[in-house]
Amino acid sequence: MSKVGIIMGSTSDMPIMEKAIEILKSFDIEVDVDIVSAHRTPEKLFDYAKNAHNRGISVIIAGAGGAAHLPGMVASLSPLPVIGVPVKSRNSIDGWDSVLSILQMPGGVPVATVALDGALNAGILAAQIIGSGDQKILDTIISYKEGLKQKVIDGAKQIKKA
Ligand SMILES: Nc1c(C(=O)O)ncn1[C@@H]1O[C@H](COP(=O)(O)O)[C@@H](O)[C@H]1O
Repeated sequence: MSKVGIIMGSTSDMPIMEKAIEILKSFDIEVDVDIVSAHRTPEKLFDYAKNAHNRGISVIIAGAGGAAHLPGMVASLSPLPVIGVPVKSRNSIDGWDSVLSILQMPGGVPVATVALDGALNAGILAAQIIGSGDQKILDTIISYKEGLKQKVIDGAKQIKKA
C-alpha cells in the first residue's frame, strides 16, 4: 500500500507538521515520519531522497522554516511528487523567508507549495494524489469533502436560528 513520507527540518517543526500526520492517519494512509535537514544532515537528506521511492513511499511532504532548502533539495533528488510546507519558525521574517525559499523553484524541479503552516492541506493533497489511483482513498476524500460541506450548512442553520 502507498505510504506518504513526511519529513521536516527540525523537531521544532512538529507542532505544525503533525496536522499532516493526523489527517493522513484519519484517512487510513500510512505515514513514514522523519527529521531530515539539508543543512545539518546533508548525507541523510541525500540517502532519504534517493531511496524513498524504493521504500513504498509515493508522495513526500517536506516542511521547513527559515532558509527552507529541504523541500527543493528533496525534489531535486527524488522522482516522487514533493509537497512543500513553509513553516513560520522562530526568528523567521514573518514566514516570508520560508515561503519564498520553497515556492520559487527553478523550471524542471517542481515543489507543490501550500500556505504558510499549511500542513493540513499538504496532507489532504498527498491523499488526493494517492487517491487518483486508489478508489478506496478517493471515496474517503469524497466523504471528507461532504463533511466540510455539511459543516457549512449546519453553521448557517445555527446562525439563522439565533
Ligand atoms: N530550513 C531548515 C532546514 C533545511 O532546509 O534543510 N533544516 C532545518 N531548517 C529549519 O530551521 C528552523 C529552525 O530549526 P531549530 O528550531 O532546530 O533551530 C526549522 O524551522 C527548520 O525546519
